Amino acid sequence: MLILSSPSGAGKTTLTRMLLQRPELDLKLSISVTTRKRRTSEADGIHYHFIAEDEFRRLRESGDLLEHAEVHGNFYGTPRKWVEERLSQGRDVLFDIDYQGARQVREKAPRDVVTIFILPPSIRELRARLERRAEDDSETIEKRLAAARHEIGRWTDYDYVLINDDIQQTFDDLAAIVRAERQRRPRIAAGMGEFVTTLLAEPG
Ligand SMILES: Nc1nc2c(ncn2[C@@H]2O[C@H](COP(=O)(O)OP(=O)(O)O)[C@@H](O)[C@H]2O)c(=O)[nH]1
Ligand SMILES: Nc1ncnc2c1ncn2[C@@H]1O[C@H](COP(=O)(O)OP(=O)(O)O)[C@@H](O)[C@H]1O
Repeated sequence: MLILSSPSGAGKTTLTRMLLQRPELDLKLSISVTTRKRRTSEADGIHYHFIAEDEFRRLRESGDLLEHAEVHGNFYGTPRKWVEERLSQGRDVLFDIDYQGARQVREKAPRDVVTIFILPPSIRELRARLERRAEDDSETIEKRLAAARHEIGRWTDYDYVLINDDIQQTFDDLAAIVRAERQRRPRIAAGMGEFVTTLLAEPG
């Protein structure tokens, strides 16, 4: 499980999209449920499953969510079943969730999680990105900027921290992390053990 978090506007949706566009990375995104209003650029079932609050409560209470949190006054959660099915096929899953969700997933599966925090190069640039994205009204932007200061403080919870100044550089670093994490010995021990046995059985 690869978790990407950042304050709103730092670039995690853009980076997520770039990761998903690389077939060799073979990542699939966990699509969250949310009670937030859909943005004009968003499609139901692709960016989120947009649901009503009573439906969210039902999912939460029936244990159908792997993790959930309230962020900026809206509810978000990760449908458990889809993630478990994909993991049981030995595949990796990408999550765009906040620090509260990252903590819950880490507590449930500490050895199976890699967490990455994306920082903006400055608060000024963060504001500029939120304004350029032009998806939120000014009150929402102010709310997100106020929350950003608190969210940024959680950077020490994460395995990796990237400053998203140049998008291509950040993406290259992110892809390098994915590749390196996949070569960690505990993750490849089974297949590699077999390879090493064959290697050592070779003559000369
Ligand atoms: N815990 C948790 N956080 C989520 C989930 N889905 C999205 N988020 C986080 O909620 C915050 C707001 O997301 P969103 O409304 O899409 O706004 P954006 O970050 O400005 O694109 C971000 O920090 C997301 O990472 C989820 O399923 N669980
Ligand atoms: N490195 C970058 N340089 C300039 N603009 C960026 C960069 N990364 C993202 N953006 C832009 O900033 C805005 C917010 O990015 P987005 O990916 O939606 O952030 P988040 O998902 O973290 O809220 C978008 O308009 C995006 O195109």
